[in-house]
Amino acid sequence: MYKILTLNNISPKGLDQFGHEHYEVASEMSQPDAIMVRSANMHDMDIPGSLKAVGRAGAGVNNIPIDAMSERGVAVFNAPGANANAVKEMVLAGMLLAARNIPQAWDYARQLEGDDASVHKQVEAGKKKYAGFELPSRTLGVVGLGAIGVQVANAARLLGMRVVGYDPHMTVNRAWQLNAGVEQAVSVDDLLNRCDMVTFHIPLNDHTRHLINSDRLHNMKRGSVVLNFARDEIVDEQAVLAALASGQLHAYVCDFPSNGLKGQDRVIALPHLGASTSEAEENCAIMVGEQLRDYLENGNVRNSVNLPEVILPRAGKSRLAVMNRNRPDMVGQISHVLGQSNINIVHMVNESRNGIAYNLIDVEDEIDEEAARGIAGIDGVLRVRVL
Ligand SMILES: NC(=O)c1ccc[n+]([C@@H]2O[C@H](COP(=O)([O-])OP(=O)(O)OC[C@H]3O[C@@H](n4cnc5c(N)ncnc54)[C@H](O)[C@@H]3O)[C@@H](O)[C@H]2O)c1
Ligand SMILES: O=C(O)CC[C@@H](O)C(=O)O
Repeated sequence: MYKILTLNNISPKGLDQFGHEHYEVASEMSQPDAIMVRSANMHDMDIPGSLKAVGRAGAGVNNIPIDAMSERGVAVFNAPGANANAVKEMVLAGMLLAARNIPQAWDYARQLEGDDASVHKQVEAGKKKYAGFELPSRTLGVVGLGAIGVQVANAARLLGMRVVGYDPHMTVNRAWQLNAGVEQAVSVDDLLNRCDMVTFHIPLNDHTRHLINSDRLHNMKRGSVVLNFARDEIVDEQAVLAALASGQLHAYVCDFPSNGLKGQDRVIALPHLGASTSEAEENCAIMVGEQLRDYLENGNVRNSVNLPEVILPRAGKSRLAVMNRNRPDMVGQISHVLGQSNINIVHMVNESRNGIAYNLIDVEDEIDEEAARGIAGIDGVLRVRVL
């Protein structure tokens, strides 16, 4: 029986695949084998010794202590691309809200008083304050051309915008998906110089924290729009507020409300709604649920953020899944222990990523406890599972 702890609301469509015969799923339990999480902060959480895997039903993993998980032999998975369309739609909405001053205009219209004749008069008198601009007359900068960034860039091209993109680590697959009309910037500064609206689709980490700061805001065209549906700390909030006050920025559209942003006229702050559609929630939960099941039951690794991709069809009577530090002679020591227990290897694979190696070893016989204990005792081995 595997135990799955859920830390946030996870779509039932994703949880349904954990059949009652082999799985217990609950929002409170001790000794879980796996955790399913959305945005809950796991940095201060005690990591139970029983934990083997964490599934992030979404894209960003900055709420999970990845290095600490690796040290404890815990695999971390996410759901790349599963909520990308939902975020793209929200970015398009944000661009239109800002370009046409819709929130302010809507507020104005809602507050009109008097009879209809008077309301109509106020409408015609007041509307000039809310005149906006059209998207095809502007250039959109897209920082980060991953699952979301590519979709946003392509959609903006279809809306007639000029689009400039920047991503120093863009994958070949994403490059294949990108509209050929998207122009390439050589740096964030190059991109900011060239655009009227900029949108960020990058992970939050030590390289991207406060990527938008006061110097960069000054280098943008006057009256620009910043959209941030990535993470709050990508943007230096104080710098944005100052740029709004000076007129350097026309609007800041984001998914991360705060006290500083509250009540600001040209800030549109949504309550982290980018991925909140039934479709995206289902996609994420189903994708990460499938990955967790395959990892718990077969040791296969798909879409992990701390382990290499390892998928091996099962052969032999049982399987060993070993996670270890990526050092010389680890495979030699593991096969030596198996040899001592007279266990014959049928098939095996060893892959590594960022200092961590992962092995799937299919063997002819059952693996006895002594052999498993022997492998767990090798210096550098982080986790051994017999499957
Ligand atoms: N608001 C929401 O609800 C919501 C939903 C999904 C994702 N997100 C956020 O958006 C981020 C991106 O999601 P995704 O699915 O597109 O991820 P992704 O991994 O597919 O794409 C991220 C891209 O950013 C690029 N990148 C990394 N550092 C960069 C840098 N310094 N400059 C330029 N490019 C850089 C990477 O090469 C990658 O191509 C997530 O990490 C998450 O924080 C927010
Ligand atoms: O789960 C959510 O609603 C937000 C997810 C989003 O921030 C992500 O990084 O995928």
